[in-house]
Amino acid sequence: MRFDVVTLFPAIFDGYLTQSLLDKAIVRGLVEIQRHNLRDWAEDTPHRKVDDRPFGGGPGMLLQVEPTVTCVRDVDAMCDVPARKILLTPQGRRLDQRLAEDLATSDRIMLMCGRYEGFDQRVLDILQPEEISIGDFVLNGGEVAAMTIIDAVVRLLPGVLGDEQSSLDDSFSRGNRMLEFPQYTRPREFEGHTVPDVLLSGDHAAIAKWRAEQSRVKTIDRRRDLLPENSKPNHEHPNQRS
Ligand SMILES: N#Cc1c(-c2ccc3ccn(Cc4ccc(CN5CCOCC5)cc4)c3c2)n[nH]c1N
Repeated sequence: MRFDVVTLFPAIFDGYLTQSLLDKAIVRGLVEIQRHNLRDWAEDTPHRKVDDRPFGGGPGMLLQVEPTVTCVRDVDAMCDVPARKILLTPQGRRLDQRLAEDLATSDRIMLMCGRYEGFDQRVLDILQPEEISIGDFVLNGGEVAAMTIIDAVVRLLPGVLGDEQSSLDDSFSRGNRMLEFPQYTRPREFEGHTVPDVLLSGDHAAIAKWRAEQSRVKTIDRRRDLLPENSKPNHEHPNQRS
């Protein structure tokens, strides 16, 4: 899979791209991530200006339509595979595991990271991107959200995680809507805190039963909304593919 990230701050991704799981996936050719600095498409040199004040007044600045649309079209054309265009925005469809799994089926994804107060509306009208939000809080730009999407999607790609099963067992994965049971590793005791005996019993049926009960109790306590009887569909965004 190829990701193309359009951003004013490509350097933000430097440390992220060298983290082990992603770095290994890139080295193994499972993932490719290309960054594109929107300022390289600025008409206004030498200031490389790509933002301006909103018509009608209001706070902050907006990213202008001309450099953005030109950039996205040029980036899309850099590779034969057309990119699935995703625009990060607080107003987007909320990212969840189901959407991450859908994104993981794409061969190429372009992540459009805005800054300031976002993009001129005509960017959305012309390019018709899917609009995605990572949650009901306001970030300072789309880059953290882009990294979140890359992180959630890459771990779902075949061959990325050592044990294929581990992503399948994730909470929220593939319809699994229960929180995870408590996990323990060595030592068996620390400051008087011990490991539940059942986990040391070797009785796999009893362990599975205990884990299922622990998941159920934790889910009831913290996330009743995840229980099958309470689940509601995550309404798709108007620009969201079906
Ligand atoms: N994904 C994602 C995001 C983002 C996100 C994504 C992309 C950009 C580009 C710019 N910004 C900053 C910004 C600040 C203020 C405003 C104004 N509005 C805010 C909401 O109330 C109304 C008024 C807009 C944009 C971004 C934020 N935030 N939260 C998510 N889950």
